[in-house]
Amino acid sequence: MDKLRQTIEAIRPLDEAAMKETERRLGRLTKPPGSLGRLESLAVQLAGIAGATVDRPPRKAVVVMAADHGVCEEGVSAFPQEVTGQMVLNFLAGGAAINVLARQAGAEVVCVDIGVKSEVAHESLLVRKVRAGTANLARGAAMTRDEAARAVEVGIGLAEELAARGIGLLATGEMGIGNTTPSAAMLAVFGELDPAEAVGRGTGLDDEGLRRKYETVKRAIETNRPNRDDVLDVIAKVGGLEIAGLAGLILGAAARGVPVVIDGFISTVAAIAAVRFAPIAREYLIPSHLSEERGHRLALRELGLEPMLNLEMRLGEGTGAALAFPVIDAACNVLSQMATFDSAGISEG
Ligand SMILES: Cc1cc2ncn([C@H]3O[C@H](COP(=O)(O)O)[C@@H](O)[C@H]3O)c2cc1C
Ligand SMILES: O=C(O)c1cccnc1
Repeated sequence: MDKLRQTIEAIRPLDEAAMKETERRLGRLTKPPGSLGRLESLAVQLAGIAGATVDRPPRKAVVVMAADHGVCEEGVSAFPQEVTGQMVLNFLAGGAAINVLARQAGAEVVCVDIGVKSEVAHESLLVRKVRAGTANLARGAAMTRDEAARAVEVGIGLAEELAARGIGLLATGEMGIGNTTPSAAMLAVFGELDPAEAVGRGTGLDDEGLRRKYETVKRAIETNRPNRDDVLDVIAKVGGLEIAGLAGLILGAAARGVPVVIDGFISTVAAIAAVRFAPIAREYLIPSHLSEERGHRLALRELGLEPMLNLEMRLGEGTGAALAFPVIDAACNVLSQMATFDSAGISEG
């Protein structure tokens, strides 16, 4: 708990002077003012986070946190629970969608077992298991408050390790069959929404499955009565281990001055939890894409973030975030590679 408190206290507002300097540099480049749109606001945000203009693409990593969910026994996913562990091996073998997209963007994939039910053994897997999957949140708390805090601290620790290794840009990824259910429950609680607005088809539930999932989320909230003003209470009662871990990753990154690209629905709910812990952490977030999962738009709205891409994806793993990496690299490269009005001898308006 001390680590969590210290991390929250270490998060600083963005550096105004660095942002002004980057705005000034952007204004000298051979283009009408503001014409590079979101690339310009990204460049300014990156400068505010780093405390200096960022004109070289940073080293990047996607952190895929994997965990299982006891709520799967309610029939809330189109896939069986054992797929979580099986997909972890697929990530480690380099065969999942996130491996392809991260490779293409020059990013590494860091795979973390924070709560997979089975034992997965692989030399490249980071095993930080807080417990072997959550309990069924429709019947009681998903985990204890202490386990929730430990899972958040696993994420903080990882962000610290990666920042120390020279990673300058992180992306959130997750794998956990059933995890759109706790995500929907957390969103409904934090956003004071009717669960129907937060529950979607996930991996592809049919209408009957969707109704069951809605009833499950409703029952989870009624049974557990989470206190929306107490973030750890919400995570412990209706959350998940990988969601908690990602909230911690965001806090740890913000405390170390590292920006974080947010993937789809589950990741955005983790970001809401992080921002409830530490409102300034929001300034360190870079939204990526709009997922097809019902609830993602509302989750982004809760954070006041506008996605960059809409590719009608609904996968998770960090795939949407990895696709935003080249856009972020572009924001850095224009600063170092474009000519200025002076250097190119171009008349200003
Ligand atoms: C093969 C496979 C690969 C995945 N990669 C991400 N997810 C995504 O689907 C799951 C969430 O959906 P639900 O709540 O409906 O289970 C998470 O594991 C998420 O990362 C996958 C799902 C499957 C089946
Ligand atoms: O948006 C996501 O992250 C998502 C949506 C559906 C299933 N898995 C993940």
